[in-house]
Amino acid sequence: MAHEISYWVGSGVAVDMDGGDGTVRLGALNMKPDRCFNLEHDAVSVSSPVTRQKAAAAKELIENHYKNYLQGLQDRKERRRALQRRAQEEQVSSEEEEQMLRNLERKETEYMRLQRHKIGIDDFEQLTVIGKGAFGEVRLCRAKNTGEIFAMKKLKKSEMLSRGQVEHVRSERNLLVEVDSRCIVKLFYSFQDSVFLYLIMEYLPGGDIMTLLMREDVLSEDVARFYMAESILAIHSIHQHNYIHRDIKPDNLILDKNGHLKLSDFGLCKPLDNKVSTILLEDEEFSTQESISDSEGNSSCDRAPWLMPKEKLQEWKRNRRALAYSTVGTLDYMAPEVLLKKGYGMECDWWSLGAIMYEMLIINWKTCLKFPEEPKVSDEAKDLICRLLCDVDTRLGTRGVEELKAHPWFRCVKWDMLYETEAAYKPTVTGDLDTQNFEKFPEVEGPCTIPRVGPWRKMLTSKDANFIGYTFKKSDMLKSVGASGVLLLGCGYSILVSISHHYFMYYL
Ligand SMILES: Nc1ncnc2c1ncn2[C@@H]1O[C@H](COP(=O)(O)OP(=O)(O)OP(=O)(O)O)[C@@H](O)[C@H]1O
Repeated sequence: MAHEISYWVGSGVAVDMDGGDGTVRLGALNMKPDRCFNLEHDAVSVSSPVTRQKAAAAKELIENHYKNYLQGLQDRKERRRALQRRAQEEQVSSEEEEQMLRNLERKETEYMRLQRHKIGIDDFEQLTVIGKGAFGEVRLCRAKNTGEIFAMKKLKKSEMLSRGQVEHVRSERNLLVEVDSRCIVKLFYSFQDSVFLYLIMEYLPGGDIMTLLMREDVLSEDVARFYMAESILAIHSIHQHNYIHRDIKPDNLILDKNGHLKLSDFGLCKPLDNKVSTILLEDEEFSTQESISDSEGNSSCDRAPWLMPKEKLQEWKRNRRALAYSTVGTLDYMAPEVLLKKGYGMECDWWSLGAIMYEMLIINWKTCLKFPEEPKVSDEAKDLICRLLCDVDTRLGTRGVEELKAHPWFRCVKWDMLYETEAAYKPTVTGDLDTQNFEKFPEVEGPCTIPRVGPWRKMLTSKDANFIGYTFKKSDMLKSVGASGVLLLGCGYSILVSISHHYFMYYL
């Protein structure tokens, strides 16, 4: 087969870009240093935009490969040293120490073998649908080998391609890999077959804030304050990594079993260049999120909830779940500067939070953004809503998250301890497979699976050039092994290397 381009990079790695199916392969070569050349530079000078894109993906792949490889070596050494330290502390004999080190080596080798296992859809049993979005669905799923429960987000590649969403897919995957925060939904794996892209995430059984608002109508100020505060920490954690979320809405705020909030759905998030703090909206951005028209031809832009008459508002509430997974999505929480295609920055996420706070406390009584007699809302809460739903220049948060944290409405919030304190609302969760906090979604097609054997299999499991570099496997738990001291000396000096099941589906 003709190869479109091949690169050799340092450290004896070859990148082979195949013009036929677009795959990028890496291979170790025995090479002389003088044959190496700069991947990025040469890609730019010799190739088409498609090849440049592939070269960038290949570069990322190589860099990640080596970063992980070196980190793995270092972690391995650290675990060996930790074991030796423990052996000395316990004053075991040198034969016993030798035996322990041999056991550790054996487990390390086994671990590396499992690490190399390529995760795919066949490793999971697909269960109840718990959510739908514009481009796919979210399902509960069970890892076949460990029985662990995850949430699987499945996106149809053809839809992503035809609606120009490839960049958004990449952003979501990159952010989830990059930002490791307790306020952000955890990603364990991402992979693809020829039909779908998959994200395997932690399952948050407490349901999303949209469902909570649909059930409760309004929240007490204490509960609203708690979730506003956790949302601020969550949004700030992605801003710190120079990402803007741009799609903060109640359906993207999900609760864990203890009622703590995590931010999800990063399909519209945008990395901000360090040097640029403002994005000028290009025409094609949000092209799939054109405003939706109602029966009277009013679009969702000019019918945002706080501008609707009361009856319309009730209808909006009833239809909002369907709107959430329609192809146009909802623009109700988007800041005006984003909708008006002016330049915008991170502060657009704070506007969305203002809209959510307003909804949490008031919306079912509202006809416009005035504060009614009932329900009673403190002056400080009203002040905060007004300071979020306002022009960029005067919006709280425009000059940093501390402005928000310092607002008097949050006076009693202990910011540093928030995720350690008991949540203001605790969802009822009866077990790992409990989905009572999600709406019921009818099974339309049933989980799509790939035949185990036969000519289709290869085709259906192949990757394609548009989604190069999508695969991810969370394996940083070994770092935590050294760091948190879970490398233990068990009874009789046998070695127990315990890996938190929260991080990886395979155990040593
Ligand atoms: N990790 C999770 N645990 C539990 N529920 C989840 C999880 N991820 C998503 N959900 C549920 O699935 C719904 C849809 O998820 P998500 O918003 O990520 O999908 P999407 O296809 O990107 O949607 P959108 O059209 O809003 O962009 C969420 O509102 C939530 O109810």
